[in-house]
Amino acid sequence: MLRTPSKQQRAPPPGSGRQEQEQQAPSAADWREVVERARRMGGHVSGEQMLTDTFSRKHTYLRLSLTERCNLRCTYCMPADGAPLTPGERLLSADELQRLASLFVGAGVDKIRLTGGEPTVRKDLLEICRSLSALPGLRTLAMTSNGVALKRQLPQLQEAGLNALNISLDTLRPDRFEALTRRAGHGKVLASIEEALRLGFAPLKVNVVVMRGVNDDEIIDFSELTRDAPLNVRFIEYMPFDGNVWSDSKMVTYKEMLAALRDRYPQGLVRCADPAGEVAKNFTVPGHKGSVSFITSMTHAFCGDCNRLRVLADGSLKVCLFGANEVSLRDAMREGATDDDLRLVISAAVDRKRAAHAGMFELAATQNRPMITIGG
Ligand SMILES: Nc1nc2c(ncn2[C@@H]2O[C@H](COP(=O)(O)OP(=O)(O)OP(=O)(O)O)[C@@H](O)[C@H]2O)c(=O)[nH]1
Ligand SMILES: C[S@@+](CC[C@H](N)C(=O)[O-])C[C@H]1O[C@@H](n2cnc3c(N)ncnc32)[C@H](O)[C@@H]1O
Ligand code: SF4
Ligand code: SF4
Repeated sequence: MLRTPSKQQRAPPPGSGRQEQEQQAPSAADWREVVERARRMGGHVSGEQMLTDTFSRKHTYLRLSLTERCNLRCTYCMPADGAPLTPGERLLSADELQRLASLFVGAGVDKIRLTGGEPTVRKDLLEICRSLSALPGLRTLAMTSNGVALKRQLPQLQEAGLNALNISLDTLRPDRFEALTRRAGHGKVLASIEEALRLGFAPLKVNVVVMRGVNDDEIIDFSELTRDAPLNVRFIEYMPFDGNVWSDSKMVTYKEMLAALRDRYPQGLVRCADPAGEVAKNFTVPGHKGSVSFITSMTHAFCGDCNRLRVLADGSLKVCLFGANEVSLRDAMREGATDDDLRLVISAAVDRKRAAHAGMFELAATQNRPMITIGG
């Protein structure tokens, strides 16, 4: 049983609603121009070429955002006055998602992560999982969820082919949860974590965004969860996105978090080897069943072996979490692009991917989207 510390003060009232309007992409290339230009240059790309950028990074991991909606309003993700919502008819349908996924997997993608917003609020999630997991060549169908509405759906999702799961939880204190997420639901998240463990999701990753003065006093409580449960608790450096009032002083660095754990565990932490494309620096505490990790996007970027691409809920292809360049695969599909055309469009976008993100201060000053419309 996962235990939580006792109640603290009550939370402020929930945040405000969101208006329905088209999300303005920071920079959206026109797909026809891209295809015409590529055709003038020869006009065909293989799957491997499509996924490989100019730094020889091969992108075999696709993050698919299923929705911009969420049943929580986390302060570090959702702007206080909401984020504009794309009208429903301009979001990718299940068929469009499947077409794109099939194209990416055909080219060599072997892992898809479903994200959002909150993927479990999408009504056709189960059917989406069933059809994605049937794609030949896809090895991992993963999902990142806040866990609020997950427990009941999880057995069926597993049957539908979901085989990797990350659950986000930033505090073990119910009152703090309400302040951080502007909603209730702490107990439901804990119940989903227990259910995921019962169903054998392994490693079950728990994402904790650490913020100074907010939850940085819970690092040890979270790491203690790994003593008896096969959890991988991942402490994440707070990242800047539009509307999330980021400041470097609120960000707790990898170095600080590691020092806190080293103080608590004088027997030492054991550093594990990182698989290619890993975003986390992984450690075990001797004697613990689980492990602890750090996602160090801000102080120790890991762009050198980046293997990720993103398709957002509105069909925009975003080649870097922090990159402004986007191209609408939805428009291309709806305006008659063939699979060959789509490959050219994707390949051109991947070729424009930069070597690394710009550094935390520049990122904080640059327009991006609110995180809720990207999906992590
Ligand atoms: N900078 C950066 N951060 C990322 C990237 N992918 C995921 N993250 C961040 O990592 C944190 C956890 O994200 P998850 O959705 O759990 O995905 P993941 O860490 O890629 O999960 P795994 O596939 O299990 O490695 C979030 O804060 C994400 O924004 C990336 O490509 N670049
Ligand atoms: C955007 S959420 C979408 C999936 C799902 N709703 C959830 O919360 O797990 C994906 C991940 O991004 C993380 N995230 C959101 N905003 C962040 C920020 N400003 N800095 C670091 N991580 C962030 C969340 O904690 C979560 O683990
Ligand atoms: S982090 Fe996830 S749960 Fe929280 S507001 Fe963003 S999308 Fe929703
Ligand atoms: S910041 Fe961009 S390039 Fe760096 S790891 Fe993340 S997605 Fe890849």
